[in-house]
Amino acid sequence: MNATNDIAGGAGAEGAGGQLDSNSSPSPLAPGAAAGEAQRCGLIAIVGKPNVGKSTLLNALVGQKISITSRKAQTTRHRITGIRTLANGEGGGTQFVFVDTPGFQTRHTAALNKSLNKTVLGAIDGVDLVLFVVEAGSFTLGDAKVLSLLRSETPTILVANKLDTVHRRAEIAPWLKSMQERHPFAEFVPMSAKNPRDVAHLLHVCERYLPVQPWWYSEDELTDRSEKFLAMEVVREKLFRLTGDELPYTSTVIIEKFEEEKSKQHNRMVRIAATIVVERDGHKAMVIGDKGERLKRIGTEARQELEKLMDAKVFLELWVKVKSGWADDEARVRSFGYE
Ligand SMILES: Nc1nc2c(ncn2[C@@H]2O[C@H](COP(=O)(O)OP(=O)(O)OP(=O)(O)O)[C@@H](O)[C@H]2O)c(=O)[nH]1
Repeated sequence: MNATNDIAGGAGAEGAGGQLDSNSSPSPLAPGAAAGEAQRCGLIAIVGKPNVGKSTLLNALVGQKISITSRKAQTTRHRITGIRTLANGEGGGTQFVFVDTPGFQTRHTAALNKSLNKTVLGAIDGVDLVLFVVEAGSFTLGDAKVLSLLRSETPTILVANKLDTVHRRAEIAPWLKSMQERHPFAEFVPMSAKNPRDVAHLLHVCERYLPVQPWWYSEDELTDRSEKFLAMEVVREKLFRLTGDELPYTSTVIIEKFEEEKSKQHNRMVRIAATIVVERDGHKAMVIGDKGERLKRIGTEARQELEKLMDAKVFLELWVKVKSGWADDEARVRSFGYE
């Protein structure tokens, strides 16, 4: 891509908006698709050392609470943190699917987790685009460590964030040049995650790297169905997070009950019963943990996250069953979420 041009453009201008060459190599439309109806959709990972502004950027890029309605396409390795759909009103437009990168993004908890591979490399593998975030004008050992994990085959945009804090703009040009030597970045975007115009511009830049393909998620609001799905994913995420690598991925979570109830105390109240299905007694013991401690933690963490995501009081009841069936009737362990 036009790295040199972008550097020159980015460094000379005051803000970040509109500095890049927006005509650089857009991917072709699908055969037969009219321009207006064409849909683009793809995965974007935001990586960077702590405190460079990844969460701020993600929130600004997503621009709203995470909204997911269904999952037509599986992204088994990836854990989705947010989705932004920019529809063009003619049935086309772009859907940006942001994925979590464990280890780099510690503060922002994910809504969905289908992650089978919890390593950073696994998270980055298979994405269409990586946003490597640094503080504009700075490159430390921490940045270098993260950068060393990135592959040159995946298009990577250098996001030079917090540009608003750089007083000597003239120093940005040589700095960007030095960054160009460190990695074959596709483009350079000096910006501030706190400036909506810059964020809109970054989305526009990202758009071109996402393949032409139908959206994976519908663009509308959360539905009951999606919340049920969300519940399953959240319990599953906690289950695998808290059992480590010991538990086989054949273990599943089934939502047995998902009911909204009227409540005088709470705006919304949702009662959920979920069953964790494992293959062996040994796995069941692993999930339950010593005196039920682990299962209790899975339940508490899942409930807390669901309450945040659904903006509701959640009562979550968790069961563990062994698939073989014979142990089912003794499988009720305890319920969670009651105070
Ligand atoms: N001035 C300025 N501050 C910013 C900008 N973007 C983020 N910040 C601030 O930088 C700090 C860190 O931002 P976060 O979004 O939490 O950074 P992070 O990379 O997600 O950090 P970790 O969760 O620790 O990995 C916060 O105080 C933000 O308000 C920016 O563009 N300009």
